[in-house]
Amino acid sequence: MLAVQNITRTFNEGKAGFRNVTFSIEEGEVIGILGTSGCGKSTLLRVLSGLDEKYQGRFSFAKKDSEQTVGMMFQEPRLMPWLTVNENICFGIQKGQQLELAKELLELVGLEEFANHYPKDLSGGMSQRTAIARSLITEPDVLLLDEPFSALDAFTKMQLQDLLLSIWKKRQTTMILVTHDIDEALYLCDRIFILRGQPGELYAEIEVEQTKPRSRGNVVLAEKKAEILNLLDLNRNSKEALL
Ligand SMILES: Nc1ncnc2c1ncn2[C@@H]1O[C@H](COP(=O)(O)OP(=O)(O)OP(=O)(O)O)[C@@H](O)[C@H]1O
Repeated sequence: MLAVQNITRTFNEGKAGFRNVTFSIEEGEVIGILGTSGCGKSTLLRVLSGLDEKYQGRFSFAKKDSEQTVGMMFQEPRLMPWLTVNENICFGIQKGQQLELAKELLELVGLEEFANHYPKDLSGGMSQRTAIARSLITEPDVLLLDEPFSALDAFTKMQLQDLLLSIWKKRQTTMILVTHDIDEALYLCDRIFILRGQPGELYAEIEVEQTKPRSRGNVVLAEKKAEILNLLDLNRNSKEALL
């Protein structure tokens, strides 16, 4: 559903961003993008979202651009404080439109009782639930998630990962998830792209074939985690690293 061909986005005379990235993804896939800080993960999502048009190369969706809808979610919920939860979710769509969907999404994210509350009344997790519902109100063909849970405590994070999984099960939404959290990527993703360098390049691709839901930290995932740590040069388990 998305083909990315040799795209490059660099700043400051080529010092950073990402370069020569090529991949394609199928409808319904959940793709993880992992890489150390500054390798261009967020820049890549911005390009794919259409927010940044100063790139070289090409990418195309299977649907025509005019028909394509892309949802985006960030690390912070970016809610409007003067709007209720329901109004935040419906912001950007016409009044009266998709009221049924808004109700369904409120239920999906478990916030029916908070529909008329304001963001100041919400916990961090509830705010991100609202942001998830808002990102789905346009029924996007692809949902781009930029470290959506990294500001949350460990337990809330796991609950929201499960929520994302249940959304994927119900709607088969194609997702691209940028994360620093290897366990999160292994728990949620079908394939994980590893970016390395500055500007970042696509260095490796890890396939996670286990059916979802997976049990966190199972042996297969633990082995894949070690492989990813090695690919990122972060595995300090070797003798040399201990010297
Ligand atoms: N608008 C911009 N102008 C100049 N440089 C930029 C711009 N946006 C990003 N960069 C640079 O591009 C590089 C990649 O940034 P980006 O935020 O995409 O990395 P990242 O992998 O998402 O990092 P992190 O994991 O820390 O969020 C960084 O060195 C950053 O300073």
